[in-house]
Amino acid sequence: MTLRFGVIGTGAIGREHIKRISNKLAGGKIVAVTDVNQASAQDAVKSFELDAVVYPNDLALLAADNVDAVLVTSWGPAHEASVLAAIEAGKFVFVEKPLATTAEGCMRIVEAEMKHGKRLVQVGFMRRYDSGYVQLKEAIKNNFIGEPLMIRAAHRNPEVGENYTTDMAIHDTLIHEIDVLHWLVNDDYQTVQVAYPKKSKHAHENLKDPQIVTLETKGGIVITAEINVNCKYGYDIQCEVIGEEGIVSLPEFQSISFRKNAMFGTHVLMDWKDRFIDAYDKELQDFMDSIKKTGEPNGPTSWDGYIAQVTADAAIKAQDSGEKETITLQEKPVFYSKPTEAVNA
Ligand SMILES: NC(=O)c1ccc[n+]([C@@H]2O[C@H](COP(=O)([O-])OP(=O)(O)OC[C@H]3O[C@@H](n4cnc5c(N)ncnc54)[C@H](O)[C@@H]3O)[C@@H](O)[C@H]2O)c1
Ligand SMILES: O[C@H]1[C@H](O)[C@@H](O)[C@H](O)[C@@H](O)[C@H]1O
Repeated sequence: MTLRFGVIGTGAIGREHIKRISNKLAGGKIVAVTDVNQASAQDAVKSFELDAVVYPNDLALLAADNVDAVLVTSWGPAHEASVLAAIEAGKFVFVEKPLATTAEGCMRIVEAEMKHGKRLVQVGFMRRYDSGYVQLKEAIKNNFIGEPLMIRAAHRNPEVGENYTTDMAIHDTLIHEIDVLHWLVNDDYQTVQVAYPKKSKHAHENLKDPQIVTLETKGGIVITAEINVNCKYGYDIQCEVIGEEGIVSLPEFQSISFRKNAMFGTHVLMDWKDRFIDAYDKELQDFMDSIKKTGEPNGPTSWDGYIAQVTADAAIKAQDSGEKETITLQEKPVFYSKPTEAVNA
């Protein structure tokens, strides 16, 4: 069975996913596309030689009988409406982060999905599929470093545009660490605080960059995460888990080493698209495979999207207050507690 996809949003990541579903992965086909910029949707069909219909909007696309699943790859503020409409239409949804831009919006999706009665939604938290993070999780689970005590993480982008605002450091960038780090140590967040080191001369006038976010978990683990989105030298993701018996670190992206001009070195990637390319492939392959096998997606859930958004909201509050803010989650519904496979365990 081929899963027939409609794509809502044919920008950067929408196109990446169209390419991988059409040319690389097994079991999916793009049959419909839409974008508020219709020229972009038409261009995507032409560029990737898709046998797909261009629809005027998400609702028209969702009404098409031959669409089994949608990729929601539009701008964050548009996600909630498309995801709710897809659930209403009983279609599977792969939605890029954020699930919705508010915790209330995420909860509306959670409630709609529970009302539907089975899982339809997977959130694009692809780091859970990255082999480096999977190895870290295995090591922690197998007690290789004893009890984890601290995590040091860094999320560095080479540069950002003028439209990137201080709060985006949390809800657009740190959101990946917010999701993957509590998953890594199987713990819940309790508090968050944000500090601002000396500002980088590369940050535009209204942007506070870099930032240091400190998260504490209920189990007492202290996480410090650096967000540094004008670091210039590359796209660099770091994670070190310090345990009672040792330390485990995220492997560097594999690249040749070189000896040249009196230097010994290796390359650093410049683009997020390359850094997690295998994880993007795996998350979408898993989405298709698990729907075929079990009738439901298997990866990060709407509840994971809700946890990330509540945490991001508290962190944004902490950006303004300078105080330690509390992270308060509602109780996890049984619907999202049933055991799934490794990625979600
Ligand atoms: N998982 C990741 O690592 C990752 C990486 C990049 C982007 N993202 C997320 O993916 C989403 C898209 O990011 P991008 O970089 O591709 O942005 P983009 O601006 O390149 O593309 C977004 C596209 O959506 C279209 N759009 C906006 N509102 C729409 C609507 N209501 N209906 C249909 N189309 C609409 C825009 O016209 C644009 O073509 C964002 O939520 C972003 O946070 C995730
Ligand atoms: O800061 C960027 C992250 O490093 C990427 O992984 C994407 O999520 C992108 O949307 C963010 O702007």
